[in-house]
Amino acid sequence: MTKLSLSKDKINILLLEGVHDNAISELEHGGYVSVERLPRALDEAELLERIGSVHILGIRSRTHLTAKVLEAASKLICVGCFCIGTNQVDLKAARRLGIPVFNAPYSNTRSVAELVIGEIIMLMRGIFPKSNLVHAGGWMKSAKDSYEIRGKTLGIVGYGHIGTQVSIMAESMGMKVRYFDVVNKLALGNAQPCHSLEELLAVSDVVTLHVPDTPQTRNMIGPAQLRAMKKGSHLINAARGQVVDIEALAGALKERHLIGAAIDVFPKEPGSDAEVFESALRGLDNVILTPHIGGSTMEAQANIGTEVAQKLIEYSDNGSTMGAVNFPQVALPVHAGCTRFLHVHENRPGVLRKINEVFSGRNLNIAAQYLQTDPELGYVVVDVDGDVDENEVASELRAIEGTLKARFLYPGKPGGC
Ligand SMILES: NC(=O)c1ccc[n+]([C@@H]2O[C@H](COP(=O)([O-])OP(=O)(O)OC[C@H]3O[C@@H](n4cnc5c(N)ncnc54)[C@H](O)[C@@H]3O)[C@@H](O)[C@H]2O)c1
Ligand SMILES: O=C(O)[C@H](O)COP(=O)(O)O
Repeated sequence: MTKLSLSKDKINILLLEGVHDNAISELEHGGYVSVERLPRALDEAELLERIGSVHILGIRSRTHLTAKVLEAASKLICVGCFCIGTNQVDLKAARRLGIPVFNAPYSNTRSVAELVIGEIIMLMRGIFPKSNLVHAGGWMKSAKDSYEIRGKTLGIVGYGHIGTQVSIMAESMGMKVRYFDVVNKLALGNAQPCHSLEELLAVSDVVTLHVPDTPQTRNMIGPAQLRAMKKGSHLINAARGQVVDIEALAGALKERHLIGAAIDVFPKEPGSDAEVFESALRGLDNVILTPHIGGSTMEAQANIGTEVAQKLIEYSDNGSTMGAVNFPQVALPVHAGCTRFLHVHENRPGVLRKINEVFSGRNLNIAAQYLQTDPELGYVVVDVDGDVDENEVASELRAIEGTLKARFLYPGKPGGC
């Protein structure tokens, strides 16, 4: 095992929101023993209190990492989102501070897709209101507002990982699938693309949303879009809470323009399980409300725990940013015997030359180098052999104009690489 510049028992890892046991075992297996796990999210004040001593932070969707928190995180080297969404992190601020953010882009995809399929059937049969009535001692044996899904049209907004899984399963159960995406996507099976959201809304018996939270998707389903949906249709949202105007949806359901909805995500979600959930949708007929559990299955959480922990270890051990959502992707194999330096900088002319001058000025041989840039950021991993004064080199690297972060990762051995 490579010895890091900061010994692994001194790397403080804080995992929030009940991240799965697999993450702990993966980290322990990688030699990281200073791991604290909390079952809940921390708010901004609590984060500010704790973040100064944390090197690696793991969160899920409830923890908001603002620029203020990130700026106070003087030791933070990377963040792991143990989920798909990363909108809870100020990714630009993290980039600016040289902190890569990792996630698990498809470990819970299947769980969300299966929930949506179940909800389509429950909604179209009106099962929840009937079941509630039976629980209360009633009996409503009726076919009114109860339909098969076979032959009905499912409209999928956002044909990415989840949208395409839903597409395949819905079609195999006899539904006609239409989809709308801002990117030209390969249609799976017999699914048909729509040219606009309006076209999709007008033809769908059930509309399901699978878009990320972006300025373009905020309130993308508002009063006008709800009116454009077929009378008697259903809406499902297991994407992000800001995508649907909840007050407008409640209105459309009360007017019976829509006759059912299943909502898993909300503009304002309780910060903890003890908080009361408030929503205009509470108590409405044939509305399935779930507490943001689309991706909460044992299988998904276990897979996510392993996947994200491995990415954090790869970055901490080797400097690999493969899979980071806000960073250029760089991976270099471990070069036993070499001294490894990492340098994150603004992507402007001349920085790489200056980095190389630091090494040539000291007569150091660069044994391997990997640079990747995007329009704003450059990330370079440099392996050198020979007799290296790591701390002096690292401080010279830090002094280069445009540097966001520079550190040496692990020392070399006499004789070099
Ligand atoms: N409820 C949950 O527990 C849960 C679990 C996992 C994921 N999610 C959410 O589901 C969302 C989708 O996940 P995914 O893995 O399928 O993401 P993805 O990135 O694979 O797919 C998203 C798709 O939406 C498309 N898109 C983006 N903006 C659009 C717009 N304005 N109009 C139409 N299409 C647009 C993209 O081109 C892409 O194809 C994520 O944002 C995530 O936050 C929720
Ligand atoms: O982004 C995601 O993967 C989902 O919203 C699930 O988030 P969670 O792990 O916080 O439940």
